[in-house]
Amino acid sequence: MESFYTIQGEGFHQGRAAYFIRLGGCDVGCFWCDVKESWDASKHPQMTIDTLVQEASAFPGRLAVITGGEPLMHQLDALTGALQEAGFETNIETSGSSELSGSWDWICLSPKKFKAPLPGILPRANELKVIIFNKSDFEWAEQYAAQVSPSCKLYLQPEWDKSAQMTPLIIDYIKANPKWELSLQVHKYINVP
Ligand SMILES: C[S@@+](CC[C@H](N)C(=O)[O-])C[C@H]1O[C@@H](n2cnc3c(N)ncnc32)[C@H](O)[C@@H]1O
Ligand SMILES: Nc1nc2[nH]cc(C(=O)O)c2c(=O)[nH]1
Ligand code: SF4
Ligand SMILES: [Mg+2]
Repeated sequence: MESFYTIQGEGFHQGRAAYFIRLGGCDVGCFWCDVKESWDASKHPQMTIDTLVQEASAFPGRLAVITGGEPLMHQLDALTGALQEAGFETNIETSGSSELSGSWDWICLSPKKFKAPLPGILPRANELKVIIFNKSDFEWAEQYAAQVSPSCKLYLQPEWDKSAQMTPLIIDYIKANPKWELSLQVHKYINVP
């Protein structure tokens, strides 16, 4: 759909320069999704892996973040192999709802109620990032925290339009349950892509 060089705004790698590759297509349908224009893959141009890697290599950063849409709707072995071959760290942002493919340095799993993650990705996640839209999402987040590996980082991120209401609840929750950390969509505060 698009690619851009920016600062990773969320999660463990927040603050790092990163080249984002946003792949078209999503079959999950979160009603609060902040990139609904990504859902229909046919509305976006196809690009070759060579071109994507070449464009990414024009910038000095060597962190690539594959997102979407739901990137795992695509078979990602060739793209991630080519990126790693060119010296990139490969990170993914995914709901985990389609089969895992690709060679990853870091997997950020953000599970969704609308299409659950497949079980295979849970032990592979380096980071679990749960979006908090309402109070019941804390209990739901714990169900996933119980299924990831002991070393998996745990983040709670407010849904953007509910952040005024949810961020104070998230802060209280993290103070009481310090295994969790806060993830904010910093790029939206600093107005970068
Ligand atoms: C747009 S999604 C694309 C990748 C993948 N489909 C997924 O959901 O993980 C990228 C990240 O943004 C988060 N996100 C999407 N809409 C959001 C919103 N309105 N507020 C907060 N986070 C949001 C997702 O949970 C995910 O962690
Ligand atoms: N700066 C920036 N950081 C991000 N982290 C995850 C994003 C995504 O949409 O996957 C994202 C994004 O869209 N922009
Ligand atoms: S899974 Fe990701 S891209 Fe798909 S609707 Fe949900 S937030 Fe948007
Ligand atoms: Mg985003």
